[in-house]
Amino acid sequence: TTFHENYDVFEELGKGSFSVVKRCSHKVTKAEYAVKIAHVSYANEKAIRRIEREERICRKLNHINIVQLHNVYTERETRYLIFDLVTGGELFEEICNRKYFSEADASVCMQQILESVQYCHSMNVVHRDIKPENLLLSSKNKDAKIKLADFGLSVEVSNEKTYWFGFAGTPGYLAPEVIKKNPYGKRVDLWACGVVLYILLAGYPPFWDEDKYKMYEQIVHGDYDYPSPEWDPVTSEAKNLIDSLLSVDPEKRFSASDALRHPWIANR
Ligand SMILES: CCCCCCCNC(=O)OC[C@@H]1O[C@H](OC)[C@H](O)[C@@H](O)[C@H]1O
Repeated sequence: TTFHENYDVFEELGKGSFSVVKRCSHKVTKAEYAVKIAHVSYANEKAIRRIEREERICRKLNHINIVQLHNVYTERETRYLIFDLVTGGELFEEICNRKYFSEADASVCMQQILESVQYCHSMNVVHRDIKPENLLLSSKNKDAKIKLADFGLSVEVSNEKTYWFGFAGTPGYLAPEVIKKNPYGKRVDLWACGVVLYILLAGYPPFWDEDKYKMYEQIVHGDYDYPSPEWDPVTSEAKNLIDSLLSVDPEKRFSASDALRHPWIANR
């Protein structure tokens, strides 16, 4: 059976570079989902490989802090990936609305992000695009769960081996080793978590310049600081965790497990 025989489709929720996400509901169960629709013209081998990789990776992931894939329909030139409907919006919007988080709220949020990253890495998956736009909230409530979404850029790695998987991610969140075109691995996700944690506590990013290449210079040199007065009230434990994630040398940088053991996360 085809996707449209089983589902009604409603408004667009988001747009990827090669896909669109729409709200849909199953005709019989009335259950609602978010369907990612990707058109692959047979000509475009790369697009087919990309969606097939995302599908393969999402199929093997099952975790409370990761958006759950429910079903897949493959039709001639279109793929339908059916995910949980997540109604709380993006963490990005939440930060904009709240300006920045208290340390207690940021810690609860970061713990869930690190749980999702630790799980992905245990399944030998590197997300490669962790940022507030891809961190969704399960509901509008204060105790909403964080859900990591969009594995469209993720890659499968073999354990701790590093490799050049290509230049992928979002400029302000790219790890130094990627910018330097060195082989990289799971630790690129922890660098991005460091950028997210800095933003949660300050409401602005650690690295920024309207000239992308000047920003890349800041990143490869680990050139960030904690400006006064906004960073003065922030505890040294919080800054210590940020420094352990924004460590230029991936070998020295915390793993997800290291970060989950850090007092600012574990002692809540
Ligand atoms: C994009 C590939 C993963 C699809 C995950 C669907 C998650 N479920 C889901 O309900 O996503 C909802 C919206 O969909 C887009 O994000 C995918 C909007 O940008 C977000 O604002 C988000 O609120």
